[in-house]
Amino acid sequence: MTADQPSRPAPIPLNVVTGFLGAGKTTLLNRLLRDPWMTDTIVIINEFGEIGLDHLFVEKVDEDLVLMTAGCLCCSIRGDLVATLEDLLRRRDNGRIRPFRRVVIETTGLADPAPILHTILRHPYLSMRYALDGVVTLVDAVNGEATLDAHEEAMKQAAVADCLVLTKADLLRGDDLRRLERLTARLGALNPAADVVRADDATATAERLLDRGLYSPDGKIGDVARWLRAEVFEDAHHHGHGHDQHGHHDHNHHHHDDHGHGHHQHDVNRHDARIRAFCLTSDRPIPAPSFDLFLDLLRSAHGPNLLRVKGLVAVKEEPEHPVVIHGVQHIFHPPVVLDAWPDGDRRTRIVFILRDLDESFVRRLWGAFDGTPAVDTPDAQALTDNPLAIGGSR
Ligand SMILES: Nc1nc2c(ncn2[C@@H]2O[C@H](COP(=O)(O)OP(=O)(O)OP(=O)(O)O)[C@@H](O)[C@H]2O)c(=O)[nH]1
Repeated sequence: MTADQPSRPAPIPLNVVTGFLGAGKTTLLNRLLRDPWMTDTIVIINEFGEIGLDHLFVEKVDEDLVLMTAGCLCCSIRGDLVATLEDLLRRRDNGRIRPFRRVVIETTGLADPAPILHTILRHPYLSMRYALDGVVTLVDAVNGEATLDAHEEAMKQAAVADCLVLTKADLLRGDDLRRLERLTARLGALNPAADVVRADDATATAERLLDRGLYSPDGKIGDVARWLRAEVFEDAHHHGHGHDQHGHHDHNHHHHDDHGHGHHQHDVNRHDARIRAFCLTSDRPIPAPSFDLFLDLLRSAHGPNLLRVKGLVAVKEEPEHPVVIHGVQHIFHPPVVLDAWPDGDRRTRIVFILRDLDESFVRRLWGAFDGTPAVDTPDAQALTDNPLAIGGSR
């Protein structure tokens, strides 16, 4: 029997490296590839332009490099990305290539990273064999601000990142260095949970950029707390502990726009103003079916606006085993159940990066599902707006 059911191989960590045209992706990867930590890492490079022949798009450049040369990874050859990732697994399983320990996909500069992430998260087989470990987004310190202003794709690239790498900061001198400060502040407001590092910083190692803590190469769940970085939101709120756990009365939600996240500390443009990042925290374990409904409703009604969602959820049925959730828009990785909580903090923490969607909406929706009685609060009206709150507060 066991021969028919071999134990499932550990998932292989996978990173997506993105960044606008000319941000320095190839330069950075070339440097990272010299790091011994990158041994047995396969890099899939998507080069824009050449039209590949059907099954001939994979070109082995050397042992560890796979070059995809058929158009833009984000749209036209998504099927080919699947084929490439499958082909790599086949060769690995057959022993035709060394058992690589990590895969890095470099996207073209114009790509919206979401469809690429979807391809990996959604595919029934690939999502079992590969585990999305982190998205690295490069932002050019010289042109970064202008690029963010002009291109929504660039904004999305920054918003989905687990790690933001500032390139070309070495070109800035004197007063221009203030640009770097502005850009850093802006990225911090857009995506507070991301680790921000200069490409020329000695600490910008392959390990820091790529091993974001969710999966280690041996297939174990890594440092989930580091992956989530939920604590940065607590600091940002200055509300101290317990600011929204109790009863979700959310007495302060009217004030979020006034002093949350530092959105008003600098000139925001329209793209920035549309994006909100926050962490939903709850110390009350949620019943699993309620959590499923909460996520389903969010995904089906607001999928395109969930730029990134990642979290650690305390489920009522199994409070000792937190569930890791991880999604990009409406597509979520199959949930992973941990053996134990990563540390003493057993609260549900979900980091949301939303576009055109109110933080208060998500909080009220959560409140409607986590069993917290929320009638006779100012949110009662909001609950009646929720189609699932049957007869809610009347
Ligand atoms: N001074 C400086 N130049 C850099 C840095 N990173 C990249 N460059 C230069 O910027 C240019 C573009 O870098 P690439 O690595 O080709 O950028 P890319 O993101 O791969 O570009 P595309 O694939 O066209 O999107 C090259 O001339 C690099 O030498 C950096 O940190 N400092």
